[in-house]
Amino acid sequence: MSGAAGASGADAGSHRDRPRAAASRAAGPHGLDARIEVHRGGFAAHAELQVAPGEVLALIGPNGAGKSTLLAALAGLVPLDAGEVRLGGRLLEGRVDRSDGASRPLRLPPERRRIGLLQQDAGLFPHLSVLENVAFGARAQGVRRGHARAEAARLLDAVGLGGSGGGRPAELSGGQRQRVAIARALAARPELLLLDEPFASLDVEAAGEIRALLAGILVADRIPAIVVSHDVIDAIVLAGRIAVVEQGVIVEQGTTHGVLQAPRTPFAASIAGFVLVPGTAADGVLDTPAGTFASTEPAGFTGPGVALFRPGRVRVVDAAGAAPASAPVAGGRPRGAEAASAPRPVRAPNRWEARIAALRPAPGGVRLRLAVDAGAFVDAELDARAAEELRPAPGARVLCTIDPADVALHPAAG
Ligand SMILES: Nc1ncnc2c1ncn2[C@@H]1O[C@H](COP(=O)(O)OP(=O)(O)OP(=O)(O)O)[C@@H](O)[C@H]1O
Repeated sequence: MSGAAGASGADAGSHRDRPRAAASRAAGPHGLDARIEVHRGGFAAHAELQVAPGEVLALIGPNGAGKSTLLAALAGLVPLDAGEVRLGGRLLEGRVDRSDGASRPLRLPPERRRIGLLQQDAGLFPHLSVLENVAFGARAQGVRRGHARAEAARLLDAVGLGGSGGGRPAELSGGQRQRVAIARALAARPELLLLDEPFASLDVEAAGEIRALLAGILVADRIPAIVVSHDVIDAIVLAGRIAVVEQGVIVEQGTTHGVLQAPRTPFAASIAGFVLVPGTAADGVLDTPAGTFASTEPAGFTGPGVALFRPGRVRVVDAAGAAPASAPVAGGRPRGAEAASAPRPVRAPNRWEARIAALRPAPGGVRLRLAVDAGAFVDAELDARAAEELRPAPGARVLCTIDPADVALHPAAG
C-alpha cells in the first residue's frame, strides 16, 4: 500500500497546483442553500441544509433517520414535495416566478445539477476502461472526447492511479475503484459533492488513505460537500460542521468540535463516547428518571437539559452490599417510622441503582447496559480490573456513583 499512500500525498500537491480548476469548481459565493420536504412511503423528511463554499457538513444519525433521503433529494433522485434547492445561486428545484405574478415548478434532472454523488459502491461501468469511466464524467458535461480523455488522465494521476487507465474496473481493488469514482465525480466539475458512506466497504487502511485524499481535494478545490457516515472519524477528518438527523429532521447541529465535546442528543453522545441522560434542570441540578445529577459547575439554566459523562468514570458496585440509592442526603428527611408518612426521600445526587441488562466488550474492559427505570438506561464501563472485582452478570443489581467533577450539565438541543 506504500505506493498508494505516496500517491495520495502527491495528489494533495497536484490539487494545490491548479488554482484555476479550483476556482471554476467552487460553488460561487453562495454554496448550497436548500429547504427540503420529502415523503417516501410513510417516511417524511424536513430539513434546511446550508453549506458554504469550502465547507464540509457531516450528516450523522441512526439507521433509517433519512440521511440518504436528504442526499437523494439534493441530487435530484427523489422529487421535493415542498421547498427548494439552490446551488451557487442557481435554482435547481423549486418554483420560478413568472411575469404574470404566478410561479411555475422547476426541477433540473440529476445530470444538470453539477452535483457529484459518491456512494459505498463505486458504481463504475464494468464494460468501460478505467480512463473511459472517468472521461464519462466530463463527457456528461458536454466536454469534447479528446479533452475529456486528457482531463481523465490528469485526474487519474491526481488520485494516484496514473498508468491504470487502460484496465477494467474489475482488475482494481475496492480502494482503487473508489479512487476512480472520485476522479469520475471530479471530472464532471461538481459544484457540490455528496458522499454517502463512501468508505464503508473499504478496509481500515484503504479507507484512511481515501479519506485523506478526499480531505485534500475538498480543501484545495473548496468544493462544498456533505458526508453521510456512521464513523466519527469521517466527521473529524473531513467536516467542520455536524448535523444530527433523527426521524427526518435535524435535531442538533454545530461545529464538529462543539458537537463532539458537548453533544446534546443520545446519538451524538454515543459517537462522541459520552453517556447522555436527559432531564429537567432546576436549582443548578438535573432531575432525570435515573435520579438527580449534579456537577461542580451547576446548571446555569432551567428546563430541559442533559447530563453528560464518560462511562468509564462511573463507579459500579454490587447493590447487595451497598447503601440504597435512595438513602437521604446528609441533613435530609428522617428514616424509619417517621419516614413512612413523610414524602419520598430526596435521592442523593449522582447515585443510581440499576439492573445489568446487557454486557458487551469495550476497549480494555466491558460496557454495561444498565436499566434504571422503565425505558431508561444509563450505561457504564469497567476496566478489566474493576470487571474482575464486580464479576458483572445480566440481571444483577448494581449501585452506581459518579463524581460531580466528571459530570457536565447542558441545555437540551433545540
Ligand atoms: N426507495 C424507497 N422507497 C420508500 N421508502 C424508502 C426508500 N428508501 C428509503 N426509504 C425509507 O426512508 C426512510 C429513511 O431511509 P434513509 O435510507 O434515508 O435513512 P438513512 O438515515 O440513510 O439510513 P441508513 O443509515 O440505514 O443508511 C426509511 O424509513 C426507509 O424505509
